[in-house]
Amino acid sequence: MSCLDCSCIVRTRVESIEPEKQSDSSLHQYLADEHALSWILPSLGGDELTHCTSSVSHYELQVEIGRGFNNLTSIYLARHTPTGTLVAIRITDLESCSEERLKALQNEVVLSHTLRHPNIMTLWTVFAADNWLWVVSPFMTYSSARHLLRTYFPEGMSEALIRHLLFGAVSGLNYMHQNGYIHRSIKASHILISRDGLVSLSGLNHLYSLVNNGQKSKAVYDFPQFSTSVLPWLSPEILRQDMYGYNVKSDIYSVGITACELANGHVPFQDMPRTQMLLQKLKGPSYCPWEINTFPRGESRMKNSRSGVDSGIGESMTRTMTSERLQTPSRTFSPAFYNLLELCLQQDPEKRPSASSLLSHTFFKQVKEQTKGSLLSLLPPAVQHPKLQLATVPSVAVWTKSGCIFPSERGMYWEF
Ligand SMILES: Nc1ncnc2c1ncn2[C@@H]1O[C@H](COP(=O)(O)OP(=O)(O)OP(=O)(O)O)[C@@H](O)[C@H]1O
Repeated sequence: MSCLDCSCIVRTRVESIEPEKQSDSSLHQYLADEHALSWILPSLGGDELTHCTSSVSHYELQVEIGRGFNNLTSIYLARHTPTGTLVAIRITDLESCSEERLKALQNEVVLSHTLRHPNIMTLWTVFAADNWLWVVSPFMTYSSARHLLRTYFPEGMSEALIRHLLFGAVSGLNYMHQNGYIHRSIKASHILISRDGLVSLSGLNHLYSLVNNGQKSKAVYDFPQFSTSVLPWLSPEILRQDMYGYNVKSDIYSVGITACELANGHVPFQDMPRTQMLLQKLKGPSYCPWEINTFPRGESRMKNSRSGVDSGIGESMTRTMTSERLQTPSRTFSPAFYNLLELCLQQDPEKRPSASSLLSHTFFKQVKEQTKGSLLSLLPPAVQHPKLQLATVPSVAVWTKSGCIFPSERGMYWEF
């Protein structure tokens, strides 16, 4: 039974988040705080608004493609039935959110509508249905870089693929920094790839605006309750929480850690006790993050290439598939890649390059000469044709008045 067949949907109360339509519930009041949401719908404008309506009954949930926000949010592939458009919907149970998490959600919804850039994830529409917040955005066919790692590159990606992904992510980040925002949650699961090979940065719920009341702060002292899962990517200055605070350069550190994650298949510090991780990060350049806790067999795959030639492309061509996963042979990485890592992971934030100068780094030279499609050509054939599988995705979730009945299986992830 599709969710549209369920009679209770018809009775589901769907609320726009325009202030005048807010319910009296404290959650909704919270979301409407400080006139924050009053301008969201008007600002959506254009095609997106007419395409994606704010009604639960217009969406048919297909399959859960991810979970986030400490499991409070489920991300669904869904069909917008009036237009047939495939969309991604993040559904969050507001009742289960702490004050801090509600603030983060509000932050994401409000701030993300001020950002317009091809490399930043767009929100098409946002509305509340009972105590559930629905955030509708474009469906990114290749999901996240984290998904690609988990499914196809458990031992890490080729340098060429990393180059494309990071270039898109840093381009979006550069736009954010120039507009006075710190992302604070750069990692592979927040780098999404569209059907056309366009890379978009998501994960905007920790976004912080440096501009308040017309004044731009030089340093930030806001230390939210970051979920423990994001700690490995955070800069030492964020973790230190001292009087010096942090600034946009903390994102550059996270870019360095994300580069290690993409290269190794695992984020450095992944299973390390938190105190030890902090100590390691504070120790500074005497450690090599790409060698920490990423290779259970005690051996790093990242080897420096003397020739400096990027072997990524050639090797990705010669890889063989074992079931779905790719056996990645031991690879070399170019000096340019190592140099990028070293620059980003410097202990002193001021010494780290800005996002804009990072885009001019030699590591990214080749990507500028290539087209959008070049990213797709670096993905294995099995990943390149997700359209074929899209037709066979069953509807698995049903929206009811009391809430969403999520699939019981945690493992119901979208596999290409
Ligand atoms: N628009 C989208 N299209 C396709 N897949 C998506 C989309 N948004 C999210 N996903 C998938 O859902 C996963 C979880 O997304 P989310 O942004 O919640 O990241 P997270 O890092 O797991 O959680 P958190 O943001 O709480 O740290 C992503 O890694 C991605 O695989």
